Amino acid sequence: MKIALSNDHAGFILKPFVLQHLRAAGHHVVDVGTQNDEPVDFPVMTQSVTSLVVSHDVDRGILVCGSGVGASIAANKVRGIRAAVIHDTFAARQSVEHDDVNVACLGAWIIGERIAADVLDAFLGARFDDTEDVRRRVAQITELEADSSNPALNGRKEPADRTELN
Ligand SMILES: O=C(CO)[C@H](O)[C@H](O)[C@H](O)COP(=O)(O)O
Repeated sequence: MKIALSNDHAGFILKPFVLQHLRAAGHHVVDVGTQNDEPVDFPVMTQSVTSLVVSHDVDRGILVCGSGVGASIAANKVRGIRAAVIHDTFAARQSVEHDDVNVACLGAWIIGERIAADVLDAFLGARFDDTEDVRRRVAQITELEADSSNPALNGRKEPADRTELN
C-alpha cells in the first residue's frame, strides 16, 4: 500500500518506529513529517499528508502527534478526508470497514511502539465494507462536508426544531 506519514515534534519519538515497521511490512511510505523534535505546529504538518490522500497519490495517511486529537481535527477540515484517532485494533479495523477512514492519527504520548504496530497493521489490513448501509452513511458524511446547511440528509431536523432548545 502507498502511505503518506507525517508527525509534529511530539510525534517524532514514535515516527521512526512507525516508518521502519511499515516499510518492513512492504508498504511504500512517503515520510513528510518533521525530522527532529523542534516545535512545529500540527495543523501545518497534516497538510502534506491530506493533500496526497485527496489527490489519490497515496492510499492512506498516517499522522503522529502528541495525542492524535489535534491532527485528526485539522485533517478532518479537508474535504475528502475521514480521519480518526485510533489507539485500539477494533476501532482501527472498523473505522475502515464502516467509516472508510483514510487517515489514522496516533498519539505518541499515549501509545507505545507495540500498540502502534498492532493498530497500524489492523488499519492497513482492513478494507471498506462495501454494503448499501455503509455506502449510504459515508455518502451522508460527504454530503455534510459539501454543504453543512443542506437539509436533504436523512432524518435531519429542520431549523424550526431549534425551538426545542429554548
Ligand atoms: O497533541 C497534539 C494536539 O492534539 C499535538 O501533538 C501537539 O504536539 C501538542 O499540542 C504540542 O504540545 P507542546 O506542549 O507544544 O509540545
